[in-house]
Amino acid sequence: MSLSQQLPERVPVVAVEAVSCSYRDFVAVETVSLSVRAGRIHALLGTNGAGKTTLLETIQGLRRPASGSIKVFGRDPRRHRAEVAGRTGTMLQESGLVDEMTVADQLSLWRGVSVREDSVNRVLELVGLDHRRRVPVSVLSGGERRRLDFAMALWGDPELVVLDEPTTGLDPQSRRTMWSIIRDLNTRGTSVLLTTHYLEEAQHLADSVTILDKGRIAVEGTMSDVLAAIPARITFISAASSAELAELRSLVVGDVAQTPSVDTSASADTWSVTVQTPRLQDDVAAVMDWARAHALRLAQLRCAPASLEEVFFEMPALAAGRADS
Ligand SMILES: Nc1ncnc2c1ncn2[C@@H]1O[C@H](COP(=O)(O)OP(=O)(O)OP(=O)(O)O)[C@@H](O)[C@H]1O
Repeated sequence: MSLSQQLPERVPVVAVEAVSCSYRDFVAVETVSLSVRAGRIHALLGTNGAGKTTLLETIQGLRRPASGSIKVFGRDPRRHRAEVAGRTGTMLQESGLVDEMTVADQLSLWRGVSVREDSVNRVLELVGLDHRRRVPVSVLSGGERRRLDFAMALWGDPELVVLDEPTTGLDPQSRRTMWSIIRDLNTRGTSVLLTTHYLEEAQHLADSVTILDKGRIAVEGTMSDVLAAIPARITFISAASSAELAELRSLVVGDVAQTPSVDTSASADTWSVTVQTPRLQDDVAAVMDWARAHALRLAQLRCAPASLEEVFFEMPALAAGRADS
C-alpha cells in the first residue's frame, strides 16, 4: 500500500482551493478549485490556452499563485518543495532530456538526481524502451522521447504522478500501452493528475474531471456525473408508421427525433429515429417493448451514453448552467 493510500479518504492528495494565477496583469487561471483523491485519476482538460499547464506548474510549486491555496500531501508545494517532489513523478510537456546521452545513461543520471530508488531495467521494460537503451536520446522518435519522459516520471514508484499531455505524439498502439500502464499504476494505489487533449483518453482513464475554459472552471465532477449531464442516445432505423412513432413518444422519458432514413439498404418509408434520454436504461426497455408490441425490426440499433467529446462541445451551455446555479 502506498503512503497516499494511507491518507484518510477525505484528505485529497492534491487540494486546490480558489486558485488564481497571473502573468503580470493577465489572469491565466481564475479562482479554480479541484482535488485529486488518493488512488484516483483526475483529468484536467480545456481548450488551448485554458490554463492547464499554468495550474499544473503551480501545483508542483514551480509558480506562486496570485491567490488561493494549494496543498499536495497536505503540504504547501512551494514551502515543502523537496518533500513534495520526492513523492511525485512528473512528466511535463517540455522534457529536460540530454540529447548526447544514451537512453540508459539518461536514466542512470536520473537515478543520481531522484530521491527514489529504482532500476534502469525495470522502468525501460515498463515503458517498452528496453530495446533502445544504447542509442543516444537525439535519435529517438517523438513518441520514444515521450516514453522516456514517462519512464522518468515513474521512477521509484511515486505516490502521485502528474502527466501533462502524456500521449501527444504517440501512435495509437503506444497510446493504449501508456493507458494500460497508467491503469496498472492506479490499481496499485498511485494517484494521477493528467492533462490531455484526447477526450477519449480522459474518459477511458479518469475517475473525475475538471474542464477549464479561459482560465475558469466550465465543467467539473466525477466522470459519471459529468457524462450524465448530457442525454444518452438510442438510435435505430425502422419502418414504423406515424401512429406507432407517436406512441413511442408517449412511452419514453426522452425526446424522439425522426428523419427519413438515408440507409440505402432499407426499404422506402423508413425512419432514422433518435431518442435522447436522461434515463437510458428505462428508455431502452420502453423502446424494446414498443418494437415487440408492433413486431417492428430495429435496424442499426445503438444505445450509448454521452461521450466526453459531446460534453466538451456543450461546454458553453453547461458553463452557463453553472453560472446560473
Ligand atoms: N510565461 C507566460 N507569460 C505570459 N502569458 C503566458 C505565459 N505562459 C502562458 N501564458 C498564457 O497563459 C494562458 C494559459 O496558458 P497555459 O499554457 O497554462 O494553457 P494550456 O491550457 O496549458 O494550453 P495548451 O493546451 O495549449 O497547452 C495562455 O493564454 C498563455 O498564452
